[in-house]
Amino acid sequence: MVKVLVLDGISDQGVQLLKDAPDVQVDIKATMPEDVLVEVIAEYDAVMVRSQTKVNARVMEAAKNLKVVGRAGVGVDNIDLEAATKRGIVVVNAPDGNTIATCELTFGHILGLSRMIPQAYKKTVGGEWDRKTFVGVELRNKVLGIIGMGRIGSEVAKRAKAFGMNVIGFDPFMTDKRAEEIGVKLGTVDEIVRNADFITVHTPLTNDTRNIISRPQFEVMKKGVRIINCARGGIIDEAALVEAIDAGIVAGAAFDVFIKEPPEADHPFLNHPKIIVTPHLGASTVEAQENVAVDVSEEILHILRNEPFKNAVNMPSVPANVLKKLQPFFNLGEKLGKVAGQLADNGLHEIAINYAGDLADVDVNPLTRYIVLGVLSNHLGEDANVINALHLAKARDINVVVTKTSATKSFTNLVTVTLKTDDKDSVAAGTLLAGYGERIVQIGQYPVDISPEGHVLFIAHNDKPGIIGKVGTLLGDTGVNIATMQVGRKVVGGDAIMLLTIDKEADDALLGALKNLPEITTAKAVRL
Ligand SMILES: NC(=O)c1ccc[n+]([C@@H]2O[C@H](COP(=O)([O-])OP(=O)(O)OC[C@H]3O[C@@H](n4cnc5c(N)ncnc54)[C@H](O)[C@@H]3O)[C@@H](O)[C@H]2O)c1
Ligand SMILES: O=C(O)CC[C@@H](O)C(=O)O
Repeated sequence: MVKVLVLDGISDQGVQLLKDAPDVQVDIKATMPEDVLVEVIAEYDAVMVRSQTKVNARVMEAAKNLKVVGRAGVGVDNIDLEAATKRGIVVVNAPDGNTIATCELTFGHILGLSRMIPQAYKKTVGGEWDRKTFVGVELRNKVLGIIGMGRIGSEVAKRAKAFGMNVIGFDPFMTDKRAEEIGVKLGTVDEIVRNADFITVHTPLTNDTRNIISRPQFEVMKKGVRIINCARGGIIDEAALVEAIDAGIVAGAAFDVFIKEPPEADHPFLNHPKIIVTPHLGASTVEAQENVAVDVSEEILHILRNEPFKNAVNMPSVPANVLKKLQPFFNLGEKLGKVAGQLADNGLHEIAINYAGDLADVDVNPLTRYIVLGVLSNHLGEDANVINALHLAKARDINVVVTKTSATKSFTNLVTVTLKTDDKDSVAAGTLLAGYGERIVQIGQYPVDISPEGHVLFIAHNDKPGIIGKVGTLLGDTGVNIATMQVGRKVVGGDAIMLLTIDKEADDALLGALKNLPEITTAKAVRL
């Protein structure tokens, strides 16, 4: 039975999937102070949060059994990704579920601003019938500037077109083709701030986007421009905005998000007649909350059940078709890493991986993680997993170098793992053979053909008559049955290897006895 903690008032219906799972115990709490969370988190395998709970390094440190943090929403600024990655905890989010909700709130704010609806409401319910103050502007033929043309920005653009607006968008990843499809003219931030009547931002808060609109941008804006932020506090400089409104440059602003949430009672936005505020409600619709909770619940179940998942934030996301192609290689990759790792000397400084044939045109990052995990797991055991494998390698100054070749000598696909150590290289190569499954086809410089399972005994020796018999006798005397045996050599009488699959693990006594044979230079039990 695995335990999942659900916090922050996440939709009950959304987590039904978890509640219905026979192998899951779900504990639902509205909120939890950090000290309490730190006390109880060790019991849980997964935790699901919205934006309120901070899953910080202190929480991660106490989370001895945590495998996954699910963020029921897009932004993961309340989760310490570095701490999660170091501890091998997967962080998943729900990137699509609240796109429409946030887009619609943005449009609500655009309309609220253009007609001063909240201000008019306030006066009317206060008993004043004021029809002079609230003369607004139409959206038709106005220029909307959108900074950040991802999911939400693109949806806002589509709706703006329906209102007859002209849209200029800026996003480093937006192609001309995509911009044309949604009827957006691409421009720079400078072009947007100089030409737009309304400016809305839909980027994450990063070093590049912090204060992307600040004093220098306000100074060159059209008089009467209106500003909207339903993305993250800090993308627009709050103090500079108030100055620009008071200087008569900006006609009004609508903010759903703040640098500090909730803002202090004396925050200048809260009593400003030209600023509309909402308390981070972008994702607050019944539909969005259900969507994100369902999406994250599915991902949590996949991860806890060791099934493929797609929305990991601290691991590259892989399209389903690529995952389908790669997944059959994961086990082989990990085994190749284990074999090469166990046959390597100390002083590992590079893991070189070559993908050949079918794998050459695929994004192989997830498979690389399995291989590196296989190498590291020999020494790090359960502390290593696919999430932290690359991080653990980097922290140990081990370079991971990936190359690709389209052709293979005789296989449709081939993965070759070469571990470079202070002494000599350790090489293991494998393939996935249609109809035969996983095969290891090279150890060191020798071609072999074994299925990577069970107990493997690796012996390096001098190619002398009688050595095979001696090994067979030793194993027989200690009650170890040989399932398969392969011998490889480059030249008669030179260095050679024996690779045996055996029915039980070779113990230290047997390995010692093998090493005592004068022809044998190495005898190692390889655990797969
Ligand atoms: N108010 C809310 O409740 C609420 C709800 C959902 C999302 N959000 C926030 O909205 C933002 C956008 O969400 P999304 O789902 O559209 O994300 P997204 O990842 O689909 O889009 C973000 C876009 O920003 C672009 N971008 C990054 N840096 C940029 C830069 N320097 N200049 C211009 N563009 C840049 C990216 O290329 C990307 O296309 C996120 O910060 C998210 O947290 C807020
Ligand atoms: O959970 C929320 O309400 C915030 C959602 C939003 O900011 C997000 O990034 O998805």
